[in-house]
Amino acid sequence: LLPILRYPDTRLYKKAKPVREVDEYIRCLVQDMIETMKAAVGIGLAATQVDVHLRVIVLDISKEQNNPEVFINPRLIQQKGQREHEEGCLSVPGIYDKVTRADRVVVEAWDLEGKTFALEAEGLMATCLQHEMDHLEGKVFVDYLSLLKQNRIKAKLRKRLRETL
Ligand SMILES: O=C(O)C[C@@H](Cc1ccccc1)[C@H](O)SCc1ccccc1
Ligand SMILES: [Zn+2]
Repeated sequence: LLPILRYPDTRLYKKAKPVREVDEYIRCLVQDMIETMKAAVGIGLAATQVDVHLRVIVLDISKEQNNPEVFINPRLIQQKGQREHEEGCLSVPGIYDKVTRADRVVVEAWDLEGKTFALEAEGLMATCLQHEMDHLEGKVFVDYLSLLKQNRIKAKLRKRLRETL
């Protein structure tokens, strides 16, 4: 399993670089990310969160957690509508808040064979895709909340960290 960076770790704010070619390293990284996402009971994970600054996302919104999807070098082609959704983040454990994002998106990406595909998503899938693609841009969902909320979240996580030390 890969260690997941915790907010406000500055490495979460690094911009990910495109993948040149899908080689053994990328295939291995994807497997590790899928296992890490499952162990953390998340429905998505971006490489940035495991301190690998490459444009790779895995997600699995199936109930049985048995349908992982891989997006390499994802690009947002289209976005429509607006949708507010309660979001959480494996890098900000225990914090949930509402974020407004596009309701439908069309994303183009490479699969594990390096083949380009386009996917139209809506609802939770669209929310998750946008949340993960933000991670690759060095954005965390708490950045959309008010400064007051951000400070409260930092204080809460610092306090929790002190308690565990
Ligand atoms: O940390 C991550 O990027 C994974 C998130 C992805 C996600 C965020 C917001 C909305 C949907 C998915 C985790 O899966 S956090 C756990 C979770 C699952 C469903 C809804 C909210 C939070
Ligand atoms: Zn996240």
